Amino acid sequence: MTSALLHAGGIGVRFGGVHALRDVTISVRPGEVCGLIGPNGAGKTTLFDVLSGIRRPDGGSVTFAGEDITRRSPVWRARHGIRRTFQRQQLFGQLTVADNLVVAQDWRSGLRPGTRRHRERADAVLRECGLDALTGSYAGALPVGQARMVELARALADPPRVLLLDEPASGTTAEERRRLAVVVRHMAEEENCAVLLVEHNVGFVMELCSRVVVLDLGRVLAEGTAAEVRSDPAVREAYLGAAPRAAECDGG
Ligand SMILES: Nc1ncnc2c1ncn2[C@@H]1O[C@H](COP(=O)(O)OP(=O)(O)OP(=O)(O)O)[C@@H](O)[C@H]1O
Repeated sequence: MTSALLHAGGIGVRFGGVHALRDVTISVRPGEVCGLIGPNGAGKTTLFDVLSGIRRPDGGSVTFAGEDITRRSPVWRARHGIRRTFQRQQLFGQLTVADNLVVAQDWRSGLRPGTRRHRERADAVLRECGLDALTGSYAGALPVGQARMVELARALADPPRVLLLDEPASGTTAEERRRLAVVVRHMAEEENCAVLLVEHNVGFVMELCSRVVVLDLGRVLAEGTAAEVRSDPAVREAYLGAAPRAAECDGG
């Protein structure tokens, strides 16, 4: 089996007395789409913040291709191919869709802005994502589903090695989800990208992901294939069909 490209071991994050993450270990390998699910407040976004370098963990470490990157900045990680989308989308609303992709490449490469290569690559990625009709539209004017696809396209604008997708299917239509699944699968299977995907649409996760990790109250509750996770009684009780709960608090 291929070894992990991105690995987080023993991660702990506290917000005052709230343990958002407690001794969480998770890995993602090149070529796989791994799902990360769990109730509201389980710690999924906090874990993404740790993996993308936005938040330094209180305990544990993150390695990328065998190198300890726990103290590396988000900029370093993005430039080395660790890309992320956000639950609350973060497009440059006053730029066109194409320019969103060009700017991302300019910034990550450090080359002269707007090079022809970056424009051509932007056009190709937008075509691949089924967004060619939106090239000249202003990103801020797009409906949620299209904006999510553009955010994904921007993460792909120069080839990623790891994709961290935070609720990419939220607010999308069935057709957009179908396209999203095709693009994500292509990135994993053809481009050998390691994909970790947070999503509340469990049907989408179960269909797309070869492996699923379940977080609950800041801990890994279960891990396995979609079928294994779906039939796990603890997962059923904590998440599948259960009401949201608050994260564990030590009263401190
Ligand atoms: N900046 C913060 N300050 C204080 N508490 C926080 C902060 N960010 C997250 N938390 C708390 O940490 C816990 C984990 O939150 P997180 O957003 O990571 O969960 P999540 O699984 O992503 O939830 P959701 O599915 O609703 O997005 C929650 O109890 C949350 O209230």
